[in-house]
Amino acid sequence: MTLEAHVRVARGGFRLDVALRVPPGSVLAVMGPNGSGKSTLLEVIAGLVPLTAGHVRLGGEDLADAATGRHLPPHERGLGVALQDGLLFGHLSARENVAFGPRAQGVAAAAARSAADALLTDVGLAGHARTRADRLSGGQAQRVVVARAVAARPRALLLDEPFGALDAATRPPVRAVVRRAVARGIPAVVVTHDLRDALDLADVLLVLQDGAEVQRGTPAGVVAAPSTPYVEQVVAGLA
Ligand SMILES: Nc1ncnc2c1ncn2[C@@H]1O[C@H](COP(=O)(O)OP(=O)(O)OP(=O)(O)O)[C@@H](O)[C@H]1O
Repeated sequence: MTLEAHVRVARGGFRLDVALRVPPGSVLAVMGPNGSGKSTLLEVIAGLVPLTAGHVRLGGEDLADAATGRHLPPHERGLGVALQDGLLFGHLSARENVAFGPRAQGVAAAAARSAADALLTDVGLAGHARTRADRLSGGQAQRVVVARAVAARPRALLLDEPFGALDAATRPPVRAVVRRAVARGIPAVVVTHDLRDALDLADVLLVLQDGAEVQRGTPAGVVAAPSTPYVEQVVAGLA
């Protein structure tokens, strides 16, 4: 199913106005300086922040539409989310956190547990399935958050800096988990500060500044022809 949105939000003095279309099985990476509106965009799609104008559609269904006042609550959107304040249940184990969504959807306990263990193995945390979430390191917790986001077979993925706390060796397997989930035919929006994530994962890279699009294209195309000093600086950082 395709994720399609025109998001307009006024948040205090900040204005965001962005349109996007993410086909099934593809990844839109979103980059931009601090405060450019990346997290706000994901929060609106997730249903955590209301639209001022515009709409969010998934597979042709309106998740939100400012014109009609429709606003499906976040838990009814069927999305897999890893947002910046997407905390784990600290008193539950890594495995229980990942199995939580599937269990809530009615998956039997044993099946949910073994699927969770497989995902935790994929993100390099086989040895931490029974560790309480509040005893995980930042990078370990972040990997559990990604595993949790994909575990419940979501209709779309929204990931805010999912690899930010990960070291260079840990990133590729976690990116691979995201890639496999997307390959099942869902759209994904991934916010990142690292152009390498976009080059590795994304079909399209959208660059925001001050709440508006300043460049959009294939990641390689953006690298080849950066349109603003910010994008030039990001591209220079690759070297
Ligand atoms: N809860 C809020 N209430 C009011 N304004 C907010 C709120 N959250 C964010 N903003 C404002 O919205 C603007 C965009 O913030 P947002 O977090 O979307 O940016 P971002 O691109 O994700 O930044 P970063 O790279 O720092 O995570 C900022 O000016 C910020 O101050």
